Amino acid sequence: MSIIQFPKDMKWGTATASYQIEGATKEDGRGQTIWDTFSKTPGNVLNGDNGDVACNSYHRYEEDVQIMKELGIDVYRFSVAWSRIFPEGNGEVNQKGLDYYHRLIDELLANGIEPMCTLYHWDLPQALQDKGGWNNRETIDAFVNYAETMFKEFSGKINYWLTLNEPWCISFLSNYIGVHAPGNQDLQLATQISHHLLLAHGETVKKFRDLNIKGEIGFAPNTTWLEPFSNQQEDIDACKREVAWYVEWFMDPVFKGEYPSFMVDWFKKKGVELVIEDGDMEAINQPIDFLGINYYTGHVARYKENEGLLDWEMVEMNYDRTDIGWPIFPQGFYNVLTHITESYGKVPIYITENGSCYNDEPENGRVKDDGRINYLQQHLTALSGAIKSGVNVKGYLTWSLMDNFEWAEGYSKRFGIVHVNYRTLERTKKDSYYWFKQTIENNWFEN
Ligand SMILES: N=NNCCOCCOc1ccc(-c2cn(C[C@@H]3NC[C@@H](O)[C@H]3O)nn2)cc1
Repeated sequence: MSIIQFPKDMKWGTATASYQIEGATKEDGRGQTIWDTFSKTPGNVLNGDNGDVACNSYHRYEEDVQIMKELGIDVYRFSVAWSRIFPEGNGEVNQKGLDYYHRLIDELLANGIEPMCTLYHWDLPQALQDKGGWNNRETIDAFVNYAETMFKEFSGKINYWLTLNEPWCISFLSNYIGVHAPGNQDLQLATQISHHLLLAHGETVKKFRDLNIKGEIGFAPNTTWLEPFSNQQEDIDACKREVAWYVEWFMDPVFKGEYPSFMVDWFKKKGVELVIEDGDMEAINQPIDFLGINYYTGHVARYKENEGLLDWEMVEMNYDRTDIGWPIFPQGFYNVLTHITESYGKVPIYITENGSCYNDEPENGRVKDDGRINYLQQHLTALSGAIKSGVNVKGYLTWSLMDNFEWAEGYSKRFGIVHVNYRTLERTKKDSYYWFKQTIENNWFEN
């Protein structure tokens, strides 16, 4: 057995997102979003699930904050529904929307929990989508206007800001692979959207600096890791392309002011012509205060000509998988974190999402989710190793506080350390909640 220790100033937390937990989609002036539209289009979401009720955290936030307080977390990451603040994406501010987030944030602060606010976690106002969405550069201006409103309203209450959650999902998963809203399948469109997202991020960071807002700002790319099956250069290059699709494609422009040339060339081979206007790369290349990193899974892969977009295939290693089918691959967590540090230096990192899907149900009031505890132990052990090797990790926020709407999987996939009964909305703390509580209290755990 070994004791896995963490730095004395390590911050611990949990993460959620507006469309996944709030519900109340037609209350207090909230405008419709692309996920309201997408989830109500038959065939898009398992079992026809949608976010109309979700966990009803819009009305149950006080109970949820008490659960967090008992957990002993330092920070709670949530996202703001842009369409509660600007129902049409811009124009007149909806005061009731601001009022809700004041209630939530005041409750957090009153209970000694630091709010970490994600400005965009996928719920684009439908009115903006009707005008082209992220493919329209005017959406960038609307986002900066929304962000400026939030900065001015909550400066002093919120000290940690994230512009975008998982730009790879917003651009490629949602507009090339097409399994998330708005559900396009067009590589040119998706790649151009990725550029506009980076511009929205950079212009928002610039606005944050120009307004001299107190606090820190970053963004939260999602990551993965592919380990080459052999030391053949074609296997190494194939794995490098997949990792770069999530990591370098978004981090090189922010940290280096340019796209990774090998990926630009690869996309060009696939017919993509990225439209970059004068000044775009300088606007994206704004210094950030911290990097949010989301990691769930990875695996072993090898080159396969003309396979998918990036010419690779997975090698089946019979790793254990979670209930969503993702391989459990903690070594990928270590590898992607050290890779990021080698590429971009010791930028402060918060793990803004890491967690697992296990669909255990309550029995006699208890949820025995050993799989999730095992996943947490493996990934926190990998994280501890990365910290010891020099990765500048400032905090770890598990995904998620509670079971919630898992996008195209609906409510069938449970990621929470707290179980939610979607009929009664009753919350039940799982065994993993108590394990995480003890780990936070100790700042170590026994492996
Ligand atoms: N790479 N090629 N894929 C080809 C085939 O893809 C099919 C599906 O792909 C994906 C990829 C990634 C995800 C995903 C989900 N979460 C979890 C959420 N994170 C933010 C928070 O809201 C959580 O709910 N993170 N990532 C889903 C589906």
